[in-house]
Amino acid sequence: MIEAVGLTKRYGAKTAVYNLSFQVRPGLVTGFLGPNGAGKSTTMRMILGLDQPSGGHVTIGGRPFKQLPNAPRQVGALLDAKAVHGGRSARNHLLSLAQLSGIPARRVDEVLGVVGLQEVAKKRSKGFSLGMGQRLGIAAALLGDPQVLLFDEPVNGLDPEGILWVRNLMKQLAAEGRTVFVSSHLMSEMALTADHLIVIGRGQLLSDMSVRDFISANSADFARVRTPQTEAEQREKLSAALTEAGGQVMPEPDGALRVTGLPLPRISDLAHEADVRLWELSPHQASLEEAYMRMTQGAVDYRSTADQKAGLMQQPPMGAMGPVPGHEQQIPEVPQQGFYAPPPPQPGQHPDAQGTPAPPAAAPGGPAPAAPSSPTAPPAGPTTSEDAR
Ligand SMILES: Nc1ncnc2c1ncn2[C@@H]1O[C@H](COP(=O)(O)OP(=O)(O)OP(=O)(O)O)[C@@H](O)[C@H]1O
Repeated sequence: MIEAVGLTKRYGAKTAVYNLSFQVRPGLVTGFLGPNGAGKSTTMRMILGLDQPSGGHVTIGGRPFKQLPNAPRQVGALLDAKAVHGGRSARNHLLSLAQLSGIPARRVDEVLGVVGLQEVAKKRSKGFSLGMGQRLGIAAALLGDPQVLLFDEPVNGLDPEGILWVRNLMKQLAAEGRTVFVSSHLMSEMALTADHLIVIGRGQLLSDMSVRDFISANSADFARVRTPQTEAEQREKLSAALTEAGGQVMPEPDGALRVTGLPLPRISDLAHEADVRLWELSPHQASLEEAYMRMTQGAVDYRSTADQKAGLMQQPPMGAMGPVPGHEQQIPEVPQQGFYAPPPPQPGQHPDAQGTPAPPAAAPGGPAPAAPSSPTAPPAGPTTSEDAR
């Protein structure tokens, strides 16, 4: 198990990770999500002892990475697929890693087969495509058959078949009882791959829950309601009536209203009672990607000016929420400008209940045992020190 407690990393005035606490349990694929610059790579580097936390700590099997006996043989990682000596062949690259950790050469050929690079094993890696480089990085992570695996954006550059392969590989590794922690900025991919999701934005925890809970909390139905565009007061009148009846009303960029918490016939009746004409009343379902974008909207560092025109920046709804309760501390260097739109209430659930981290499940502690029959691998991430970044 990987456990972070109050993990914080500052680079001068920049707070990359702030007071992050979470657990990554064995036997599951845990997706680590966040927009660009959210702090995913920094967190992974701290887990692997490549960056020193400014505060808090992170352990693997109860110990910091650097204090693990045979650490490189218990934990495998893909952090940066480009961190390879381009002049070496794929096989020689893996052989040199294997030799450093006392891993037999036959394991190199095994992992080359697992990642599908056996045909190009003798080719120099500098001629590799992005996808081939990713496969080589994954091979390096798997080299020692480690119990704990970290993958930073493993599907980068892979074609659809490669993405499916990675998805199945992650699931298989978790099914074997390993701890699999995989970062991505794609919710759609993680929803298919992961069992559990940890979402961060601007270095802070936004959500920590199972994929199932995330789906049931976020892919709820909503209604789109449109009143005549020329009559703004009709829209206001309807919005007030719907809110008073317990609905949550959010204006959409094109002038429609997104309504949750009220069934369509009730919306129709309320509009009739308020003497408001409707031009549209249609049922919709929010996608997970949308829910994720709403959740991380205020934590996006880089955004195209076209996003605003395309309606990708929504107005904050009433009752907007911040980070997960208990994690809402202010970071002086990184002001929180964002909001976190709550999904519509579920039957029998208080609307504020979502976004609350799932209670920690009972999970086995103790150091992750190395696989009995196979040697374990060193992390295959970048070896640069934090000073070099
Ligand atoms: N060595 C460094 N010095 C200064 N700032 C840094 C350093 N490393 C990371 N940062 C900053 O910390 C923040 C988090 O970066 P990090 O790479 O961890 O994010 P990320 O979630 O992995 O992003 P991406 O998805 O783009 O890879 C960013 O604002 C980044 O610019």
